[in-house]
Amino acid sequence: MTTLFTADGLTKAYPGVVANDDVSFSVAPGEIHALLGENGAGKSTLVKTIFGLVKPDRGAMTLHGAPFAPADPSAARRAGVAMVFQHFSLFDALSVAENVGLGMENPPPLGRLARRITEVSQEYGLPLDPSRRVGDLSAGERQRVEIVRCLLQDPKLLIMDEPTSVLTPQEVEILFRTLNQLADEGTAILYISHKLGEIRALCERATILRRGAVVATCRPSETSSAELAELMVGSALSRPERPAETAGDTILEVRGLTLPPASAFGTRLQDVSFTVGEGEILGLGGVAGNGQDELLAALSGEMSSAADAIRLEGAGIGRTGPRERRALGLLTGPEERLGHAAAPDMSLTENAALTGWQREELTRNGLIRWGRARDFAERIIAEFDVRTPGPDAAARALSGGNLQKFVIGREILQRPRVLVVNQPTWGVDAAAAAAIRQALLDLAREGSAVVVISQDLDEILEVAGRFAALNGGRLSEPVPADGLTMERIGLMLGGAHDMEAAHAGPHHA
Ligand SMILES: Nc1ncnc2c1ncn2[C@@H]1O[C@H](COP(=O)(O)OP(=O)(O)OP(=O)(O)O)[C@@H](O)[C@H]1O
Repeated sequence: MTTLFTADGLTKAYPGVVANDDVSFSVAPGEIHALLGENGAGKSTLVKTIFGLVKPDRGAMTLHGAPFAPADPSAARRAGVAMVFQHFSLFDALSVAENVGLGMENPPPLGRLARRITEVSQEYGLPLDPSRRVGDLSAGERQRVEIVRCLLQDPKLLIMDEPTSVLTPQEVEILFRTLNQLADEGTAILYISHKLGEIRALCERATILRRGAVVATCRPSETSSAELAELMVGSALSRPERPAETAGDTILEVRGLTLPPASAFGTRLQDVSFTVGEGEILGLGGVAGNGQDELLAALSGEMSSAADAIRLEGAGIGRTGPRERRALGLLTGPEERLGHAAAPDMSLTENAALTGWQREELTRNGLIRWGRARDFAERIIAEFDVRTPGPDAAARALSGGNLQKFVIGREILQRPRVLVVNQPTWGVDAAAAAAIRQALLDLAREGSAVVVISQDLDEILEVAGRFAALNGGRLSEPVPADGLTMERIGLMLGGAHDMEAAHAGPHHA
């Protein structure tokens, strides 16, 4: 087998943790190679090393048989390595072509660049109009901007970090066709994902990391999802149990909620109505950008509405502020963990106090009781298996999935009357996702009302008793989740979000 890239003994330590421990593996030209591992296993550190963002403490890499030690991403790009990140770095107010140009080493003049974008997007089946404003694009289209930007540099090794978490099933299909085409042409792809089904369908080989070290290499198509998960965690997985659910008295009632968009590129909520009862989990599905952020802001109190549009145990709270809503027992966990749910530079103790100070009685005379706050943070870390050296670690030092466990655990441990979460297991590995879903089920079993907003339909069907779909700021009538087929859900989501719909953008639906 010819080899395009090798890593030999890569080691990188951070305070209290060895993120990459003597990692060796190789990638052949045209190979789609998966990097698998639990949250914090070291996948991002490894690909950041390859992309010149992290300097290894020890070890070496080769590309095309020559030593490869990129000083920074631009050196990596010049050598033929490109990377599509989990979070996009695009400017909403600029056009597709302008955004692509900004990320290139030597961009051609705008007109020529626009023509190249059209050519490449046609060649690889990634429909994209170079003159559109990025702010008007769906998540899938934004990702295409990033991919086309990479392709214009003619990469030999393309790194993708959880590329499908923001995509509709149809968009995933398009992406996979593109990746297979690239592989056929000889481009190697390094693919990070927690979605084992996708990895089994797409990837030829997988390197599995556990606690920073390579524990196995396998052919995913010949390995079951259960076996893969077991290799990742070192033990068998348990599936959450959904008890037969009987909704008790209504706790949260939303009636005719209409709200303007949260931002220039947001979605107007139109006449949204639903109820959630004691002990019930309501699942709200839909592609991101269809009013999820606005609904969460309306429920958290960040946006105020007509007083009676939102009722908590009978009382109209539409005009009540966020702090008072928390005191009343309505807690929310937004989607964006770094920046919105957690302050990146603050420690976990400080982040625990940020939303927990009232209900966990973490203040006295207006001052934080740091001992108690630290205990609370430690309890979250222990009960939600957050992998971190301790509560003094800064939020930004945690791997994405571990921070997600922390911010969800922080709300669940406050015993909410109503918990509303958006994308609760985004970027979380299979074992941790199962644990978070189980914790949501347990919370409902103890009598809380829970609203789970998610793009992951499997997740919703696993936890929710009833299901409704958000589309263009409108919510469908909630129906029992039992017996719902994917086809039926597709129809509820406003018909297939096929290419046409994706192209028009969900904001204009
Ligand atoms: N800048 C940093 N400072 C301190 N520790 C870090 C830093 N970056 C990563 N780590 C630690 O290194 C370990 C590996 O993290 P990494 O982000 O590579 O994991 P991952 O496999 O990509 O996880 P996930 O699936 O959650 O994204 C984790 O324990 C993490 O907390």
